[in-house]
Amino acid sequence: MSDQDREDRIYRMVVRFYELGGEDPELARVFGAAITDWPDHFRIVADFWSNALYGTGRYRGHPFPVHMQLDFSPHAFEAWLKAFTQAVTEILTPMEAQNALGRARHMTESFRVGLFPFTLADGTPSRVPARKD
Ligand code: HEM
Repeated sequence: MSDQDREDRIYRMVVRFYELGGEDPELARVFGAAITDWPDHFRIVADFWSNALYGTGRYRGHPFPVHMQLDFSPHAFEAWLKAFTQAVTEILTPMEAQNALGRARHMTESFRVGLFPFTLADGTPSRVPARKD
């Protein structure tokens, strides 16, 4: 399997992920509001996964601050992971899919803790502390 096949597969996985993610209304809203140049965005995210899976050095950005600017609810994490799980299972090799999912779960968890550091009385994650009154 050539490096080019591998990179093409990762790119196709990213495009498929956005196709599936776009079926969720909240993800569609967040993606639509923030992403203006789709091919450019696909390239950036494919480079991220190329680096995450194969250490290619293609991505040198910082995803965390990018996500801090976005407005979405905890539901978005579930929808994101569901679409991602389907995309990697359909398109990547089983080993790549397993590695990518491990990384994605870890990052989703860091985003969740960073973005929703509080928990309300009913257990809902929240960006702000519960009211005391
Ligand atoms: C609720 C979950 C998520 C939502 C709604 C979301 C949404 C977005 C959006 C809208 C952008 C484009 C931001 C912009 O260009 O202004 C973006 C960028 C990106 N996302 Fe996510 N994302 C989520 C989770 C994740 C996770 C779990 C990962 C990785 C495991 C990830 C990886 C990336 C990367 C690498 C970029 C490009 C960052 C850059 O420009 O350097 N995202 N995301």
